Amino acid sequence: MNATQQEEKEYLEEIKEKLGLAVRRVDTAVKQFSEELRQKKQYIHENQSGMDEADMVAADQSINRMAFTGEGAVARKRRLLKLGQSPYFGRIDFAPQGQAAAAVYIGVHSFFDEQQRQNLIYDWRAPISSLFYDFELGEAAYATPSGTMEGTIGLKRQYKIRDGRLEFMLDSDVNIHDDVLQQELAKSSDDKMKNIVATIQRDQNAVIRNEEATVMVIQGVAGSGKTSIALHRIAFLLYRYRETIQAKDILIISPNKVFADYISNVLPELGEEHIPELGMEELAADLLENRYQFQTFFDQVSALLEHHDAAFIKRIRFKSSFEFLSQLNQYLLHIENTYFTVRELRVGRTVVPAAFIQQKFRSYHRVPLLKRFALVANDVRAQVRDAAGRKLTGQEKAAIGEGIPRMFKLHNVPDLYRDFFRWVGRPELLKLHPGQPLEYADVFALIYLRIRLEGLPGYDHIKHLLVDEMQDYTPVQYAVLSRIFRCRKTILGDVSQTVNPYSASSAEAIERVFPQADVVRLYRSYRSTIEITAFAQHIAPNPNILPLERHGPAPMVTRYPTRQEELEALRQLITTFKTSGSHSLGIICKTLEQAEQAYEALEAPGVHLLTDESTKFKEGVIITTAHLAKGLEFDEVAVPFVSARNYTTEVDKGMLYIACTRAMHRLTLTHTNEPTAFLPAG
Ligand SMILES: Nc1ncnc2c1ncn2[C@@H]1O[C@H](COP(=O)(O)OP(=O)(O)OP(=O)(O)O)[C@@H](O)[C@H]1O
Repeated sequence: MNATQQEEKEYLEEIKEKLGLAVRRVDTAVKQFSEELRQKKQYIHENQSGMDEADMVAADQSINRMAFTGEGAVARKRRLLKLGQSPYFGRIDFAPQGQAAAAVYIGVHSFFDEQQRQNLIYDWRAPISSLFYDFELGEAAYATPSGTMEGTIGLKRQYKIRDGRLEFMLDSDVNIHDDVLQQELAKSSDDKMKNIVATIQRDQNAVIRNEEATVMVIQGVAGSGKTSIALHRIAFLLYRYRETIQAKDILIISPNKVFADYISNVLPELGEEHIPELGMEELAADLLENRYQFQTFFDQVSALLEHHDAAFIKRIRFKSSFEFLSQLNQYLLHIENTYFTVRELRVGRTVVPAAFIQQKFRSYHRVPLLKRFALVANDVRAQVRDAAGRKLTGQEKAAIGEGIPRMFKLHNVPDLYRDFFRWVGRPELLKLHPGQPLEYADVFALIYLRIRLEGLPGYDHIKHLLVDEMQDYTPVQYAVLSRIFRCRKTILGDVSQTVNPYSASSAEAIERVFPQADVVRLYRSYRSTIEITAFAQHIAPNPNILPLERHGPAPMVTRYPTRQEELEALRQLITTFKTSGSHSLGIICKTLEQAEQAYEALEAPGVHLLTDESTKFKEGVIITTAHLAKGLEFDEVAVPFVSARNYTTEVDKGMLYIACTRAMHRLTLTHTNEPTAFLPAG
């Protein structure tokens, strides 16, 4: 051990001691609070009879205040204990212009030493910590609330401290964290997504800390860290705007419950609370007030995988286009201008001229169309009352209330939706049968019309919306999101990882709905070895992808004479995996039916089947579909049944790409008969 290492070890011990002291101080404070709380409660109990209402309210408030302070102390203790395990991961020695250099230690949380009255560890989200992510040695600068601070970085050091022990430290002079990053990526996967604070890259940091964008769209290749970055961005925003935004004010729209569970650890690991999450279908059910049965996205994709139905594809394609949204908007203008056939209205001896009704109708142009009639009717009633100089009878009032809407051609949203297809001359594109579930492609179009025609309450309490897997949502869905969530948004995904090529949205398409969006593109891929990335590239080439220099075994494609032998090989693979030291093996099939068959054949302790009904991500061996595996990752992936017969269409190809890009270290594909043409030859 050299002198520097010795010094650092001693410093670590010093910090741990201070952290221990701080924990003891919090403990004493908590004990004191509980004692005071107990005394207060006892006092109230004993003196209840002599207290008036004001005394009681005051006592209640003081108890609540004490409990709140107590909770704060408990949270602080949790943070301190966590810091005790791994107090910091980085250090920079920064000399602001004209001043001496000082060491800045950076950790998951900050630590302010009360005795020294000094910050000994800076939170990774603090302004000064951005120096660690953005600069190498030499001139550097960071933004502070009062302006830019310029200076020089004389030293940059990284640490791996686990269970309070310094495992290694490394001075970086030129490379941005490369060695540490390599070590992190070579590790076996955890059962949940983990935080990446120690190795956030410069371009990722820019996304995490962006405060200006009202809508941020992140288009990144498979494994580029989109989901990780988005979650760190949330943690950053919670820190930066802690006075105004809390975890409960943020909403994640996630593709399914397993994914939600998979990512659920990241924010608590960063000391933040759990963020509420909602699936698109749940949102739809809520917006439709559970009045309609509808097909889910998973059902739609399954139907596409099971059989080729040209008419079904045509319907999906049309409803996923930007033109569909434009035509819906044009239709709304059209009905506003032509479906209100105004006639004069006679009430008793009073005649209300058509022009009056028309003018009132126009004056409410900001009100959703179908809600205007009631307002116009009120105006007409007032007009008649003034003209006749008397109160109206109940019958007259009702006649006006019915007469005005009758001047409009259609009154309910499903009828208008059907009418829209007649208007565009494509009635065959709507399959709407009473008593049958709505097709998924119609769900958000119907919601959009409801918003525009009837108005729907927004989710105004949400201050930031996070949408993952953006490629799976269509322009109409984004139009709904933009009207329901009037807050800032982070939207991320990868157009190459679409499970439905007929409804995929690229960053460009999303930009058309949100012209104000800041679009960031990420090309560096962190998840898979170079060999796996190169293999997946053959399925869906992207010349811009930059795989990280990390090697592993070449993916294996093996043909078996029979299905029995193929399954036997998979059984063998599971046995080998169990002794390999890896944490997770994903056996990823094309359809749920195939996954169920594989599960039946391979069922064993520690082997789990994940379906669209599952809610938890499980460690060990998971058998599932590509659709459900999207967003997840595994140490090892096996893709069975990759025959030419099984993988033929564009939808199949997308599934194959998703399945292969889930692998971090090892990828195996198996088949009987001819292999699919999507795979590299030989
Ligand atoms: N800066 C980083 N340091 C360490 N690991 C990183 C970094 N960036 C990404 N990773 C790792 O790369 C893997 C992929 O990250 P993530 O799942 O966030 O990517 P993604 O772009 O959302 O992937 P996909 O779209 O393919 O699901 C994860 O294991 C993540 O921890």
